[in-house]
Amino acid sequence: MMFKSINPFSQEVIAEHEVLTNAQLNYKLKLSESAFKDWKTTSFQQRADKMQRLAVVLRENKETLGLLITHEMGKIIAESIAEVEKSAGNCDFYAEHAEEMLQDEYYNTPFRSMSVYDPIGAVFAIMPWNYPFWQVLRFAAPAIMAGNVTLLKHSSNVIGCAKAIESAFLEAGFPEGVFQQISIEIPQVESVIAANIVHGITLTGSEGAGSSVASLAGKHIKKTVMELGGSDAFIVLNDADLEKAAHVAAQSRMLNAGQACICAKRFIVTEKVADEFVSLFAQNIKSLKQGNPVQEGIQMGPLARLDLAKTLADQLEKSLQQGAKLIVGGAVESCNFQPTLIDFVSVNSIAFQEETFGPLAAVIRAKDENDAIAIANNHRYGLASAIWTEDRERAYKLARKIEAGNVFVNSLVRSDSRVPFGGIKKSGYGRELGAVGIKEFMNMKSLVIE
Ligand SMILES: O=CCCC(=O)O
Repeated sequence: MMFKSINPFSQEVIAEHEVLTNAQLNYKLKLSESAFKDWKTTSFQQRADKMQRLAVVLRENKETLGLLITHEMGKIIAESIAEVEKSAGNCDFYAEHAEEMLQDEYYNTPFRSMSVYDPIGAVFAIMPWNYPFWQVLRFAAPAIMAGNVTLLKHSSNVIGCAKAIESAFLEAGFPEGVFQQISIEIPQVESVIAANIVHGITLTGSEGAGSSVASLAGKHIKKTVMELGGSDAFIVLNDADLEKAAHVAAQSRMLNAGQACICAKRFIVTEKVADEFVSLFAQNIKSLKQGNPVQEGIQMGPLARLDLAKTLADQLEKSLQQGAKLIVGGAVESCNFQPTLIDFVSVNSIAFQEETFGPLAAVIRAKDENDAIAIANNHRYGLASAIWTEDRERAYKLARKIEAGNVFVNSLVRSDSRVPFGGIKKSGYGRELGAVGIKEFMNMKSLVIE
């Protein structure tokens, strides 16, 4: 059995990758076990030296690695290179800060009592194709700095990226087994979850995948962090800077060809400013240059797979049948989905109810700010949201009412190594990044000394 890497722009098969046999997988699990025995005893300084070297390796190879990302999943080359740079920055950040994040914490008791943070073993990550470097380094850099070892099951269309990341770890001097990519099929996932060395599972992916993996992890009593789907609200109030909001709205919906969990998907605009906002938003969307993602100047590439384009086209068609009005775009050819804007989307329509994973922006008109918040919260997902208003105090109060793991005011929603990231409701649980993220897969040991 082979996994195929298919260039989404040309539809050419660019590589084939063998799936591990069960015997090969067992060998890798054993390697994890032996690597952990040594790795957990290394000092923060020893780990940091290698992690900083990894950052250098990534930066030195950012053009080649960027091209690999673009060839495997279709992201425009500038975004691919930026992704490699962001991943390198994450390595530097945890190299510098892991030790202070994992300091002992003391309690006010008559005896000496504290929490200490011990590594737990292997963290098993199941990662998606949309940010094939960032999402991997986002979990791996903190986990490895904390003394854990890691196993990666990457999405089957980006195995080239998974292999390149593993090679970068080895080139940076990490011992074999500290970071391993395992090309496995879904039926093999349970044996990894069940393995004694595996004590934590982190998944970024769909709600369905999260539910299946969390069930298996529950069966084997293993902790999970789940970063699942989103249908982020982008709320525009009467006093917003409409020009800026419309510019960032287009960026937030169309970056990575609309294929990010934290892309804004539902644009909830108060009636008074809706016509003006839609007209500015439409201008921004129309100006985007779509084409071959390796060419300079192109601002949006294809979707990563044909089935994704088909699903999005169905969602668009049904939403139009349900009363939405097409303002811009709508054409689909192979994996190329034209940046599209629809208006007058109702809360019962597909574009509102389902996650739309591609360049389809849906505008929903709200009566006033309370209605806008109610519409934003009227959803199964709760990953992130943005609010646009010039009144920062009001924004703070409204942000506290939003049901989401992340809220940004007057800005693009983005992840950042320093700030915890994750969702609520069906968008998942647990946090990645920041001091909270690094502690998710640690044994927080209470230590009492009389
Ligand atoms: O797809 C979701 C992740 C995007 C990000 O972490 O910036």
